Amino acid sequence: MPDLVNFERVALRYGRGPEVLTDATLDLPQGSFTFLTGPSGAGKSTLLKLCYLSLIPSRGLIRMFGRDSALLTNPERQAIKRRIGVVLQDFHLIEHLSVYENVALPLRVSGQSRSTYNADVVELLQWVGLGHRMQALPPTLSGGEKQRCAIARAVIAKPDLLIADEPTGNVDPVIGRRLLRLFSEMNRMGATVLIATHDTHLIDELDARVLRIEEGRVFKGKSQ
Ligand SMILES: Nc1ncnc2c1ncn2[C@@H]1O[C@H](COP(=O)(O)OP(=O)(O)OP(=O)(O)O)[C@@H](O)[C@H]1O
Repeated sequence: MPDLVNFERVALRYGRGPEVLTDATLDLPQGSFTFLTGPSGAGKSTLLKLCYLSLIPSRGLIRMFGRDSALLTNPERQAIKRRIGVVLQDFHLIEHLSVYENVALPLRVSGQSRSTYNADVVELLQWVGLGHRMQALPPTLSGGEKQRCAIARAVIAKPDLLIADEPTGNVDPVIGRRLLRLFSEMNRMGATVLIATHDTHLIDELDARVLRIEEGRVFKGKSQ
């Protein structure tokens, strides 16, 4: 399978700070499921941000969907971003929209009408255990409920690439396994999945690739 994401010797520094990534090489074959681990502060979130085109590398080459990311025009960049579902640590929910509206947003933005997506949104919200919170506003949700809402929003439009940063950090192990099943199901349907996590139990649940970041580089496996 061709790589959906490919990093060649990528470096990233924030402002004038030290290089967080110094020489990161990464490949995400189409249809793969990869966990990304590594110590706190190693650069996992930073690498994910590069993968969803929220940061530009200081050095090196990033290919996304077969294209050199540095050569993308703005519309091309936006088109690629629409193919990526992202779950962030701080959720980024829109506070004045209900849970239902937050999850439906990617479909609404892509021009679909409520009558075409309503059943899918309701089914997914029930599946992630938010069926009773559909009309709630994000500030009234618990951390775990916000996380499940963010995950539902990331997967509703069936993205080609699904990127999640500590997606089970705020939920109990039972819900965590359920969410992992959702990611597996997305992967089975063709999505390429990249999940950053500290949670070794989560990693042990699946027979998936494991990469780790250490000293600015990406290595195979959980530890040396
Ligand atoms: N916006 C920023 N500006 C400056 N430095 C940053 C910024 N974001 C992250 N860093 C620094 O980059 C390094 C890597 O951070 P990053 O969040 O990528 O690590 P991480 O592996 O995801 O950590 P954690 O597991 O704790 O979430 C840290 O030293 C952090 O302080």
